Amino acid sequence: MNALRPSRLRLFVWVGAALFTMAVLAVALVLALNAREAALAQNATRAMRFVDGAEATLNRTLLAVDVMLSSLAERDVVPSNGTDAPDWSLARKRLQTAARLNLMVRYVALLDPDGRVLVSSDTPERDAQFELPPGFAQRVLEPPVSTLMISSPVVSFISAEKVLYVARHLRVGPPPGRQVLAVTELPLSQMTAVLMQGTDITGLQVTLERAGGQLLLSLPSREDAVAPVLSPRLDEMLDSGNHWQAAARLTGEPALVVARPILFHDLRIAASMPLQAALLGWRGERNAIVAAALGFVSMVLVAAVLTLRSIQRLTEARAAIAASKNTLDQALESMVSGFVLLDSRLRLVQWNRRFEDIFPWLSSRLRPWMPFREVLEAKARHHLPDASDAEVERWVQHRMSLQLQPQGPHEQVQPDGRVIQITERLTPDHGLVITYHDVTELRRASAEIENLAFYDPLTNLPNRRLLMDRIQQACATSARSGQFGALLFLDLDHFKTLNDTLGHEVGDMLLRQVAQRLKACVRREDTVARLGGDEFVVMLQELSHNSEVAAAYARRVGEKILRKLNVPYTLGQHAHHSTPSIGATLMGGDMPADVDWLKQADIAMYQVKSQGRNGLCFFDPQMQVAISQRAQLENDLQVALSGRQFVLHYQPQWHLDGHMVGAEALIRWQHPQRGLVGPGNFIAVAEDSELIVPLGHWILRTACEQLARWQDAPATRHLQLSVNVSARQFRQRDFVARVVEVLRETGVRPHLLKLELTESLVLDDVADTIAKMEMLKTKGVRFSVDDFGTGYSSLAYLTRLPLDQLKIDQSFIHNIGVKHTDDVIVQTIIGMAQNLQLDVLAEGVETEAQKDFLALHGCHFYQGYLFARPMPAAQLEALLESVPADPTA
Ligand SMILES: Nc1nc2c(ncn2[C@@H]2O[C@@H]3COP(=O)(O)O[C@H]4[C@@H](O)[C@H](n5cnc6c(=O)[nH]c(N)nc65)O[C@@H]4COP(=O)(O)O[C@H]3[C@H]2O)c(=O)[nH]1
Repeated sequence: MNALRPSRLRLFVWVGAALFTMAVLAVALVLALNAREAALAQNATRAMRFVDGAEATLNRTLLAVDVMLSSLAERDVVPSNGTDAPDWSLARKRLQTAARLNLMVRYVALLDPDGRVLVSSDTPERDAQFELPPGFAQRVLEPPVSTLMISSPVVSFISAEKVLYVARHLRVGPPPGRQVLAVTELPLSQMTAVLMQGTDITGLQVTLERAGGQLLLSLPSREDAVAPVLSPRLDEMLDSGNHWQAAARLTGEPALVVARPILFHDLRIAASMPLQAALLGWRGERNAIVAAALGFVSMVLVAAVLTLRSIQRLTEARAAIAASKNTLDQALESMVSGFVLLDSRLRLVQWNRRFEDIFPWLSSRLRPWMPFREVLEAKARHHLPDASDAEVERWVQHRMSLQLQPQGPHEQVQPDGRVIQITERLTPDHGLVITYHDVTELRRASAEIENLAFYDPLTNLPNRRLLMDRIQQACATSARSGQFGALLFLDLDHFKTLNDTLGHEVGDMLLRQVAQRLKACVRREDTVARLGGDEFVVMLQELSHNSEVAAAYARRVGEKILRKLNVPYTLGQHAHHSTPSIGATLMGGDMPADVDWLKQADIAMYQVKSQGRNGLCFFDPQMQVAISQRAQLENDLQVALSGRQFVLHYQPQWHLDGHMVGAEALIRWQHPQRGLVGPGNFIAVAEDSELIVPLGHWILRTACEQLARWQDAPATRHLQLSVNVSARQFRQRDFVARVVEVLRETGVRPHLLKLELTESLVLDDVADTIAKMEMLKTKGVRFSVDDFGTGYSSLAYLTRLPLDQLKIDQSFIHNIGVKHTDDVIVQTIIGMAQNLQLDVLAEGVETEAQKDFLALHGCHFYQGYLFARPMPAAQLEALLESVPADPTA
């Protein structure tokens, strides 16, 4: 835009205002000067008119006086009295008559050449006092031709006022030809009145002067001298025109001066109009012009200031617009989305760099005001390189129609695979804003997230969440179609052992291969999912409307899976044989919708496990009842623990010589309805759940409290107390700390406490077991292995454990004398204990024969119904009184 810069604009305004001001002032000056000239000219004219009038009046007046004086000779003013002597009396009368005939004349006299009065219109007495100004008589007589002469102003001896004497010399007899001076007196006041002719021109100075500058008469009158001489002389100026500017004749100030010589010798009349007075009226006019000019100038200046302010505001507004445009441009440029603005005619108004980045092949073609249709055509050619013109046109038309009716964000896949999300929005002025957002990464990420959320990363099979979703969908479909489906729940037998022995990497290999084989066993529309660990689920859909047919089909698939998964695997360097346990259940069809199919399959799978693994089993509703009861039991145990419903009974342990060496603490549940419930009914359930941890802790604390009481009583102070420890309880990280804490709090001597661990517990994590046993051993706590002989006990680990006692499992004791192999096992265990220098205690001794066999082979400690059943502590204490005391106590 070629807009003037604000500074230039301001300069223009100032220069314009200055020029206009100067023009106004110039015009005002010209007008004022013209008015001044006009005022001067007008005043000059007035002065001239005045002078013309005054000249004529003066001429007339003096002419009348002159005529009157001249006529004195002709009228024989001095008659002879007959004797050739002048009749002065008659002459006086005649002079009085002449004086009366002229208004200006107050006194007429005839004087001899020496200036003495011969006769006058006044009295002889006054005549005697009459005196002409010195030299005046000579001047009157001097010219050869009689001429009217005017004296300098003098004070009249008659009237005592200033007067002029006007005289002419005459020849009047008798004697004939006698030379006399006819003199008359003209009062200046009257002369002045005659001169002014009633005019009153403000400031006008009127002078009657001689050619030499002597002032005869002035208005206003000058009192400084009788006849001052004015300078310069008027004659010096008269040649240069009618009027001129010069010093006023009286005051000397600048003035318009008009002068005329009058008819009578040597006299000049002048009118001086001081410029001050002449320009009095003009000044008002000038002031008006100046005021008008200043008014104009002020208006111009105000207009200029207002214009400048507008320019300032405009500049600021432009700056603000430029700033916001700049900000907008920056915002547009920093947008992560491409941006295009179209006007109401769908022409390209603006676009940002990101738009070009997204469509680089477009950037060289883009130009402002380009019809957007051309952009679309270019895009069409890029998207459909082999398309005909008609196809391109169709594509463009489709896009145009989409754009004119924005429907919200939509996506466009680019030929290079990028996904661009396009959003159109109408602008208030019917234009269009289109944004282009590259969502390729977003889509990829969300696909990945979806994959992570719904697929197992190891096998890429659907995970539990997706499986649950598919089960739901399958049930809905099945409810409509009435067809049965089936769920197969799979678990790999002894997978944990593989993981522990060969490592997780090998375990993962197996899981991946199992996944492959499972997929190979089912149709495409069926689902194979991994729930986690070694658990897989196969969902078979739309098997049949008949449940038996569907079950047969599911069984066939299950057996196929069994066969396939039984084929040996190659896991890296290792050849491995794995077997699955498969639980199956029918789903959908006419069965209720709220069934937990997965749980049913899981229960069936456990049934397989309990039946020896590597098999297939269909869900049995009876089993579900058992499981529900078990869940209920778990709940009841929880209540029992918090409700203090558990008690400890103690079963004595004996020495061969018949004295009681200790006891084993055995838990009982004092059930509010069922009475005393043995641990066989609940301990396994507690061990399967976390409940065994708080329960075990309660047992340990209660047993130690009892032990503390016994150790303080002389009769029982020798008794050792065995306490069963469950695997989950022993594996607790703080197990050792808790035992130590209980010992400290109850004050029990540690060597009286014997913790019974099962063989399987010890074997599960030998290193951890040894570490924990060692720690407690240092405190004095003793250890016994319960149920010895049932597991895989070997000398190798037995030698590493800090043990004190082996307990021969009662199943072997029970078979003494019945099963020869068990006799041998019992003997072996006793021998092993002796070799390791461990005590050996036989559990479940019920008969004398059993006791004798044990005693014969070196087992000297017994526990069993032969001696006593488990009983409350008080009962045991009572029993103790009836048996031999410990000889070592
Ligand atoms: N038939 C027969 N049985 C005899 C004879 N002498 C003792 N018994 C029983 O044999 C079991 C010995 O305990 P166990 O092997 O540790 O086996 C225990 C033990 O594994 C568990 N248990 C009991 N109390 C506790 C406990 O406080 N904590 C833990 N973790 N387990 C316990 O429950 C199992 C069963 O305990 P009980 O029912 O009290 O059964 C006891 C005892 O009453 C006999 O001559 N004949």
